[in-house]
Amino acid sequence: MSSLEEPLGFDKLPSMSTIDRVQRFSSSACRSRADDAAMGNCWIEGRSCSTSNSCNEDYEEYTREAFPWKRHTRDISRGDSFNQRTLSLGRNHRVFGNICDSWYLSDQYESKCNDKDITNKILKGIPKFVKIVEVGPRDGLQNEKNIVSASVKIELIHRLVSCGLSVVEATSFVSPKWVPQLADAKDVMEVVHNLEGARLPVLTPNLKGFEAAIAAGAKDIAVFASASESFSKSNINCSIEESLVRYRAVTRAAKELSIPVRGYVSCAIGCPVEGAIPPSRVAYVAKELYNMGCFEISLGDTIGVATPGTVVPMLEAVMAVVPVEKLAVHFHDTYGQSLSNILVSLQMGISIVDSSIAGLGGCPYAKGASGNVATEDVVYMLNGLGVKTNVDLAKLLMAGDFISKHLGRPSGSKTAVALSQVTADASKI
Ligand SMILES: CC(C)(COP(=O)([O-])OP(=O)([O-])OC[C@H]1O[C@@H](n2cnc3c(N)ncnc32)[C@H](O)[C@@H]1OP(=O)([O-])[O-])[C@@H](O)C(=O)NCCC(=O)NCCSC(=O)C[C@@](C)(O)CC(=O)[O-]
Repeated sequence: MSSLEEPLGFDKLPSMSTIDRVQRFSSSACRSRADDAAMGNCWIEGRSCSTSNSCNEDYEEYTREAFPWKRHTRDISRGDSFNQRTLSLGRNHRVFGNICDSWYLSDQYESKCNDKDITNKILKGIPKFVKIVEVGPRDGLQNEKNIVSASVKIELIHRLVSCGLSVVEATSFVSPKWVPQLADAKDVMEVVHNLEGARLPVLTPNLKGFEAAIAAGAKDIAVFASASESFSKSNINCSIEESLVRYRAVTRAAKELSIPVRGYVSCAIGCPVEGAIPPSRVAYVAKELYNMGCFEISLGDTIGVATPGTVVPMLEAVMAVVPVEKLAVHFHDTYGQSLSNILVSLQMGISIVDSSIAGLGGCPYAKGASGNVATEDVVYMLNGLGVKTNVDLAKLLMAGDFISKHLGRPSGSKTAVALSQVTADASKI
């Protein structure tokens, strides 16, 4: 049994005016790094201060602005419609450094863009190629009310691979009692494991899951730790430290079989129970995963509360201990901030982005968290920036259409909705 009776939720989120700031941010909240992650001084989200009083005030002020969503309680016991039009829009037709070619810029703005200094300043640091890690079949479908059949999942994986996505996270080998939506992991993996053209990692929470994944043909796995103690307990029923012990065993076993292991850090920005998560704690967990052999670390804003203002200090802290080229960002779009968060991450040198077809997703243990950022929207933005992805947007739209129709609801991708509207309007002419 989980140590939490209920999934973590937004349902009782207080407004900031009701937050008991003294309780939340006095003495214990302004923790030393040693308390947080065995790492000195009174710590404040990427800043330091020397006196506990000023620390409390600063922290209170900072978090009031940056984390208006945080919870103050610590009581955790309670068809083909996308044809010509989308095909032409699917091309990566802009060149990096030449954003002024963009078709939607008016003359008025073009003249300003002639100032190469401004363009370079804004786009400096953005990588020329971004690897997209598609997480729809796993993160996207793990929270669906109606269980999706294995055959639909298999079809979706095939379609996603055919879009040019080089990594498609296929499923999870977790307890079916905890995540019944993915109880068919073995059936799915046995069919797709030899699919060419993409890596198909699967989530494994322990050795049992690892062994089952390998038996089903998995050649890539992922482990998922949390930067929030409360979330770790509700999600995988153990403390952060206990999870790291488990994952060391998994990475050792994987190394013996030359299986690459990706590491996730969930709640990298916030947790619905604990509120803001200190970047130092995210950095600690990321470094532990990296040190045990994870080739890539994905930083998950599990409940979608990040803004560029909180992403920057978190990335700064993690980039100080793990090389930037080994880091991925994983945003949920609860507050509509994902694309801006991705853009600022790219500006900081991140070149791996997780996303989910049609914006599917949500975590069963983070009630109220919305879907991941939609892959279509990420590709559309990257195309606009002239960043290569090798992903075919038109095919992506069809894959999104396939799964959205199957689920019986509109796509969560704004790009998909906009482009289908364009086609529909055009057909009336
Ligand atoms: C970790 C456990 C298994 C611990 O679950 P537990 O109940 O503490 O485990 P246990 O060791 O006491 O075992 C209980 C039962 O589960 C079985 N079991 C044990 N392990 C497995 C396994 N691997 N596969 C299948 N079955 C398993 C085990 O055999 C036993 O079966 P029983 O004897 O009762 O019949 C459980 O809590 C679990 O499966 N949790 C997974 C939850 C999950 O998948 N959450 C969503 C992940 S999303 C996420 O973390 C965020 C991320 C990555 O997307 C990034 C982001 O969005 O930010």
